[in-house]
Amino acid sequence: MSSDLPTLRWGTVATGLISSWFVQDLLLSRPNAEATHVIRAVGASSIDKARAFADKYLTGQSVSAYGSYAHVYQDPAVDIVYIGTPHAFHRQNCLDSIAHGKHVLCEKPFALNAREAREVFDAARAKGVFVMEAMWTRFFPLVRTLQRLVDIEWAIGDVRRVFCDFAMDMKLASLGPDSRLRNRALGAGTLLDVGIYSLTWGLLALEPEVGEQAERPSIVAPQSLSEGIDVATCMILQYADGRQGVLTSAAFTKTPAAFCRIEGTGGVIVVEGFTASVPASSTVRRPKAPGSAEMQHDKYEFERPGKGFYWAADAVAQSIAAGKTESDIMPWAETLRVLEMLDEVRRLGGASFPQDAS
Ligand SMILES: NC(=O)C1=CN([C@@H]2O[C@H](COP(=O)(O)OP(=O)(O)OC[C@H]3O[C@@H](n4cnc5c(N)ncnc54)[C@H](OP(=O)(O)O)[C@@H]3O)[C@@H](O)[C@H]2O)C=CC1
Ligand SMILES: O=C1OC[C@@H](O)[C@H](O)[C@H]1O
Repeated sequence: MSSDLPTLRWGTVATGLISSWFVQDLLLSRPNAEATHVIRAVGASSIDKARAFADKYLTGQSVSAYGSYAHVYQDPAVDIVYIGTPHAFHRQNCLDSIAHGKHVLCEKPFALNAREAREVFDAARAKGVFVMEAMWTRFFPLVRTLQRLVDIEWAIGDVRRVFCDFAMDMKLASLGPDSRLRNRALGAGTLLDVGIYSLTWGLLALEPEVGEQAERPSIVAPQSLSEGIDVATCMILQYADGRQGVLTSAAFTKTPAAFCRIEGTGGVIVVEGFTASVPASSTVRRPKAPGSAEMQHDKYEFERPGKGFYWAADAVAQSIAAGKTESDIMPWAETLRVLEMLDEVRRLGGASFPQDAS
């Protein structure tokens, strides 16, 4: 590992599933790392939970375990706070981190709605700290390669249609009322939990730009609601020139491995993986030569030790080392664009959160 690599000192807020995946990935020894990550603090709702997390996942780290999130924000040994709480707490956890001058990597969805996200970005702008939504899939080498193939090499011609689905059997009936997957006040519903990935794939494949430079397609969006949360959502993005994205999520079935199909005027790309958040391979199918009936199939796969959260974390470290407050790959305006679309989908489909009204 080169000593030129930037080092980030992380503090994590919450000790749930995603926090455990994230820290394990960060501490993996891996080839081609573009940053060094150390975990200096873990905060939980109780000291016992924080200690148990540190004992289980952070052996060998010089880490402080705290029975509150506030201690993580206050810890001078922490450069950046990773937020792994349910969606409904992201806004406040971000604001608290920023108020203490910490950089922030916050889990997806960045907030419950665009209004909350704007408030956080305003605070970050005023404080001059780096903030990013942890939409980790965008940082996978597989995704970066697909973007090059589609947008620069024009491997399948003009992209006209994209289909993507993220459905998983959440077994909602078996979950308690306080589960983040079931409780409306915590941000429950498939759209913000997994539909956000389907939307992300649609945007990545249909448009070369992000944020302010990107387009604003119109949206049609039916949702199936149960106990006030969406258990299935279908979003159709309609672009002025006829391009369409058909992007779906559901809580009662499982998407097959081939979760995304990108159709162009000169070929088709199929992306496979366990879920749309974790692409494992993609196959580009196109004529061997222009006009030829003979097809070529090129498969793309990348080594992925662990789960792949380190690609986003490395990019964060590189951005901070370069003095940036935003990521070029997932800038604030892209998080806002996505949340504005999710807001519109919910307006059309009927899912709402109590916080929308405040
Ligand atoms: N990028 C990805 O692939 C994934 C991202 N996520 C995102 O991460 C976030 C957390 O999801 P996940 O880890 O699955 O959730 P968990 O329920 O496993 O953990 C959430 C943690 O948040 C803390 N928390 C604080 N207040 C509450 C509350 N009122 N109810 C429940 N938990 C609370 C708890 O930590 P403590 O008691 O330690 O303080 C809890 O352990 C979500 O926003 C989700 O979208 C989730 C899974 C995968
Ligand atoms: O981001 C996510 O991806 C994987 C899912 O299991 C999880 O519920 C979701 O939050």
